[in-house]
Amino acid sequence: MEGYQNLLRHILENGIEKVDRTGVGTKSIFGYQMRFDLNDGFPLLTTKKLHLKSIIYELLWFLKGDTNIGYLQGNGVRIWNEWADENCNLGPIYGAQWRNWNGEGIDQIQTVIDTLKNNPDSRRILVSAWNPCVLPDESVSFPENIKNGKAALPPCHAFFQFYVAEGRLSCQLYQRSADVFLGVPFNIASYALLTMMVAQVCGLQLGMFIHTFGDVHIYNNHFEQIKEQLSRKPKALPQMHINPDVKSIFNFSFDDFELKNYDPYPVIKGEVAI
Ligand SMILES: Nc1nc(=O)c2c([nH]1)NC[C@@H]1CN(c3ccc(C(=O)N[C@@H](CCC(=O)O)C(=O)O)cc3)CN21
Ligand SMILES: O=c1ccn([C@H]2C[C@H](O)[C@@H](COP(=O)(O)O)O2)c(=O)[nH]1
Repeated sequence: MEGYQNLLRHILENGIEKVDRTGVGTKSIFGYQMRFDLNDGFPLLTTKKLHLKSIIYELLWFLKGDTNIGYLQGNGVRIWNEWADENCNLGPIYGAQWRNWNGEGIDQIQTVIDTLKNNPDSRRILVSAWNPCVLPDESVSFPENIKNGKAALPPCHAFFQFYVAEGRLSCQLYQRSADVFLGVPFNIASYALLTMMVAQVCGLQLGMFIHTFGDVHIYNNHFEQIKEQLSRKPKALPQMHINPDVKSIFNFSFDDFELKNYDPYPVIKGEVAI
């Protein structure tokens, strides 16, 4: 994961101070790309211990089309708690747009799978979580937006595309806004895992995960944590084993994933900007 260390250094050296919605303030750059060859191991940060359980359950939750945090909480995952309303809802965020675009019954994930199987050379194999119809009104609270049928937050990982060449599946994500300390390590692992799952159910080999960013930032209360991480030398990547018997993208469960040889440095805590 030297690519991640390079991104941290790049923001520290070139970032511009910027105020932001949360009031915390950031050091930010605009436009960046990282590339991970999924044959080199599973791209899970080693310079701090990541809670893979949260990453896997969040991805399974998106794939279910679920936008209520009840499922996450039932599995001990707290990462979405701050944005949900009193009924545990988040409004039509990722899962809703992936599986039921704009509430119109359009299943973008099923379409991706069908196209990869039947027309892998297509240049139209993509999913958009960005739906202008449900963007929140920034002048009202999260619960107020949810009550009005809007999403609590606009999607950050907004748009992704699949590509097949020589039997290998690659995925490129456009992330419009990226919290480099808390969000990005989750996002890399989540899309790497999604690409592996899609490859398995479509009978494809693994290619690249390409992570393209818009506003990528370090929050002002994460600098100590970033410095600590930069003092640590990345270790060898772990390997992810997926139960080969699962043949539908919607049939994976938590026990189908096994991570081997993960030997990270200790956890580094940081506050999430709300
Ligand atoms: N400021 C901000 N950063 C984010 O990364 C983020 C948001 N907001 N809002 C929506 C989602 C929620 N996501 C989150 C939220 C919290 C953690 C977090 O606290 N991570 C800790 C603990 C993880 C755990 O207990 O599972 C970490 O150390 O990684 C990570 C991703 C990603 N997103
Ligand atoms: O998957 C995610 C979700 C969110 N983030 C970060 C990026 C920003 O720091 C905040 C969202 O705030 P906006 O004002 O809507 O940009 O959450 C992330 O990195 N990854």
